[in-house]
Amino acid sequence: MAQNRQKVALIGDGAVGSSYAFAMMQQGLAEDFVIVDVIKERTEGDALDLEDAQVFTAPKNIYSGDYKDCADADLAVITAGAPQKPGESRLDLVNKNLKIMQSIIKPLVASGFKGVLLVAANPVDILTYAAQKFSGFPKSRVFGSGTSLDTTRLQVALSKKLKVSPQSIDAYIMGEHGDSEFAAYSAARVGGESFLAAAKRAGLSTDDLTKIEDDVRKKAYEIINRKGATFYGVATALMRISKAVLHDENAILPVGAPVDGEYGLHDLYIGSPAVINGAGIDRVIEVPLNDDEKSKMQASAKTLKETLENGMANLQK
Ligand SMILES: NC(=O)C1=CN([C@@H]2O[C@H](COP(=O)(O)OP(=O)(O)OC[C@H]3O[C@@H](n4cnc5c(N)ncnc54)[C@H](O)[C@@H]3O)[C@@H](O)[C@H]2O)C=CC1
Ligand SMILES: CC(=O)C(=O)O
Repeated sequence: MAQNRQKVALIGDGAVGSSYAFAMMQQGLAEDFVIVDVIKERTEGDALDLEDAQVFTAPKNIYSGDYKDCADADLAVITAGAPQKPGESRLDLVNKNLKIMQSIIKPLVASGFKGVLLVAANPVDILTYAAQKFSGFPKSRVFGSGTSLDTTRLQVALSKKLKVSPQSIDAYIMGEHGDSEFAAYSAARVGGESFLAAAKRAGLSTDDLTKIEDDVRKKAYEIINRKGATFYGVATALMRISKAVLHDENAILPVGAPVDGEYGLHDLYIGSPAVINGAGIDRVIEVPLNDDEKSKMQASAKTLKETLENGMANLQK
């Protein structure tokens, strides 16, 4: 096999996983792509279906496999886990998805996997922390999708108001990927200008900005209430993060990052921009927050710590 082939292992071939595989296919990313799931027929069917797409994108060896096939993967992406039902929060999934994560990490580590581990299953900040602890991998090699999807939701919402493209808006949703997340408006910028100045000129009031932040926070619920699940948004965010790893980009992206002193927080994964390259997280970027945003970050971290402690304790029972 030719050198410099890149391999991705996808663990969890449900709505999010299969959409991610399709997004990776569309971008021609990773020459080898193995799909693992407890439902073998699903991975076999998806591999057969997805290989038909390569004629119009790029040749790819896409197949249904097992944990032993993860050994030589550059990147493993975990999307296995129960999704929210209408009315459930992400944090409600913690007990069942921690068990699933434990059952995945053991054979993944046993395979000899040495790549970067990206977690998307919810509650993603808790499951990313657990994946790192269960695996014993360095924190730099394990991170989560964090607030990547929420940040795209904010960029999309603001782009409609400011009439500039979403990628031209440099603004982050930070904290928990969940109900305690917040928009770091004070540090946001548009075309080099302070976002708050641009927003004021566009006629957006403080109440308007609070409503946008709230709508972003609730968007997953709106989608789940209508179609039962969300998957295209996160799949595309995962593709973008994967590209930064596979192309060793040193890209600054919002992810679920391991904090070690940043924001005064320790021993936690939480949504923040970080520098992403082929080795995983190179460093966390500490966004300069105002006092109100600082307290939202602390509140979000408190929620995550409490859920984490309870979840880990329940796992021992
Ligand atoms: N981080 C984010 O921004 C987002 C995260 N999610 C989360 O992603 C996860 C997956 O969501 P969906 O794909 O919609 O769910 P789904 O139910 O469609 O798929 C889950 C898949 O995981 C598999 N699975 C379960 N246990 C497994 C195990 N032990 N080993 C291997 N595979 C296993 C199932 O067979 C199924 O194929 C959920 O936790 C959901 O909340 C969903 C959307 C956004
Ligand atoms: C389900 C989920 O986490 C989201 O769409 O944000």
